[in-house]
Amino acid sequence: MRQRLGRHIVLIGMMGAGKTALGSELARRLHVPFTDSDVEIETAAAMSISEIFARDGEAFFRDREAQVIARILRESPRVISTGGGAWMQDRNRAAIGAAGMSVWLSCDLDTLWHRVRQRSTRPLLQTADPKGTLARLLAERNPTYALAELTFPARPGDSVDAATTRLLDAIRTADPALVTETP
Ligand SMILES: Nc1ncnc2c1ncn2[C@@H]1O[C@H](COP(=O)(O)OP(=O)(O)OP(=O)(O)O)[C@@H](O)[C@H]1O
Ligand SMILES: O=C(O)C1=C[C@@H](O)[C@@H](O)[C@H](O)C1
Ligand SMILES: [Mg+2]
Repeated sequence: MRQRLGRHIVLIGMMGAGKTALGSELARRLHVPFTDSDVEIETAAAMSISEIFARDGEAFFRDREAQVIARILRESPRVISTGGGAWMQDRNRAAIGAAGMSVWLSCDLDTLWHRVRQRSTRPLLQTADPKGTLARLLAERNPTYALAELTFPARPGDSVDAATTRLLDAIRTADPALVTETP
């Protein structure tokens, strides 16, 4: 059975919350395309996110990010994973709200830290105290993430598979018309 989405499903949340991991699995199950805004920015620039931050700065990255998200939202309905800071911009929240369901993957600090501590691909965490930086960003951003249409709290011990099953249930419950089945 093919599935059709009435609007995009847009995953938001901190680095390590699982936007890429759950988003790609969700799209696979729904047989719809999956697009990751971080990947799209890197492809368009032919540079990694770290290189873009180092060469052109964060403000430049945020402009590219808004342009890329606006472009993805014009594509057919799909699962979209956004960068961790994307939802902080008013223009992105407005564009996402007009074209999709925003879903906040809410996650506690220790779980996030466990997942991102080995990564060197996230320039905002290249500080003397990366866990402290992550904690500060989380505290600053949580009230804005909470504006999402749907909040999906992480459950400790969940596998990606189990979390995706719960996520799909939560989306269907929040908006029963979002996913329809076509023969
Ligand atoms: N229950 C779970 N939910 C989400 N991710 C999980 C879970 N269990 C394990 N993981 C792992 O945690 C990591 C989550 O990282 P992921 O890259 O998906 O986060 P992200 O939100 O896309 O971060 P970023 O903003 O840095 O791109 C993945 O390696 C994933 O396999
Ligand atoms: O949380 C953030 O601000 C970021 C998260 C990543 O997904 C990337 O978009 C980039 O490293 C910035
Ligand atoms: Mg990601």
